[in-house]
Amino acid sequence: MPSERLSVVVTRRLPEAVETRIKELFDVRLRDDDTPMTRAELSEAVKTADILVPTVTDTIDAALLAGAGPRLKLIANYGVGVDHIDVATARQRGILVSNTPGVLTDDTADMTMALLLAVTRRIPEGLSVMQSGEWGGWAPTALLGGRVGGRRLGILGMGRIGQAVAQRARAFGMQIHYHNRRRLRPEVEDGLEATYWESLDQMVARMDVLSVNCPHTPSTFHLLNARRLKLMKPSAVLVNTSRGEVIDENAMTRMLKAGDIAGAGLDVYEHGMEVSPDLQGLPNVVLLPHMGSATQEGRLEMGEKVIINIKTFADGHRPPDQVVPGML
Ligand SMILES: NC(=O)c1ccc[n+]([C@@H]2O[C@H](COP(=O)([O-])OP(=O)(O)OC[C@H]3O[C@@H](n4cnc5c(N)ncnc54)[C@H](O)[C@@H]3O)[C@@H](O)[C@H]2O)c1
Ligand SMILES: O=C(O)[C@H](O)CO
Repeated sequence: MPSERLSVVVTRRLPEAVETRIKELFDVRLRDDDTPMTRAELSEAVKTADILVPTVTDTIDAALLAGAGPRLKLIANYGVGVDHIDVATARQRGILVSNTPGVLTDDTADMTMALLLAVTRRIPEGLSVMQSGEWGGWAPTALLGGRVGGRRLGILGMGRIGQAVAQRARAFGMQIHYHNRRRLRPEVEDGLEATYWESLDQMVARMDVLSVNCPHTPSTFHLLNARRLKLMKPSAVLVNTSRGEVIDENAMTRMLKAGDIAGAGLDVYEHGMEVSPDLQGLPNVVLLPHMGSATQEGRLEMGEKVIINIKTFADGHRPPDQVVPGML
């Protein structure tokens, strides 16, 4: 299929350089305002486009795909997580799905460390003292956090981002532990000096910090449920830069309020933008608005990946970052 004849619909505003390049290459419909498409707009898009470029804020479910037109052949997601896309239904309908792995790994791992440090060293509390103008000067007992070096970090989901977190945390002197669907190859495990836990329960019970880095899939939904969260040490900290749905957010909030977990650093939430006021009000919690991959460089490289996936498909090949059901 020659690329000039392909009609591409992009659901969100993308960085200007990415939009310019897509415009040069394809017959594209870009979004004017920086809001997610409505369901009606998305339905219209899948009816008319050859290729859809959605983001995490679009729900591409079976009902939407049921109304897709015969032309729709590729969903080239701008982002690595694809839990907002029904990949199995897309496949049944002969629609390929691609994503943007790798280019946001370091940025998301950096943000994971930023949250880990912010919670354990009480950075937001220090910031608010300075912003209040009421700092009384250095004091031996003020705002004491915990030392990061020597602590046990448990990584749930030791893929690209999990391993990048492990590399960073080692440089901070942390001890690396992990639970993953599959154990790493011995040379990779040795390189990270990481200890593998076959039992997630046992790992959760022994960690000082638990970092969630697995995708949201049917098998990871509420993987950290109330029962598992209760296994955590009361002094432990939870960090989530993956997807909110992996943790039972209500159970976590109750435990944070009760002091049964020491703190949490969260970039993602179970109900998307709806963050419970209970969570927002807690002093031992640092909340970010889903900005793990939010660097200028990363967002350009994500755009390049989307373009390569579309271009490769347009040239008659499978997109290099094709996602197939079950691979996550
Ligand atoms: N906060 C952000 O802005 C942001 C940015 C990028 C990615 N993400 C999220 O991070 C996730 C991970 O990205 P990645 O590139 O590291 O993916 P990846 O596929 O490289 O790694 C995920 C790892 O989780 C493991 N896993 C899957 N199911 C599991 C299970 N049931 N139990 C244990 N381990 C399991 C996989 O085996 C894999 O090793 C993405 O799916 C996305 O949701 C968030
Ligand atoms: O999965 C990702 O790439 C980020 O969460 C943004 O979509």
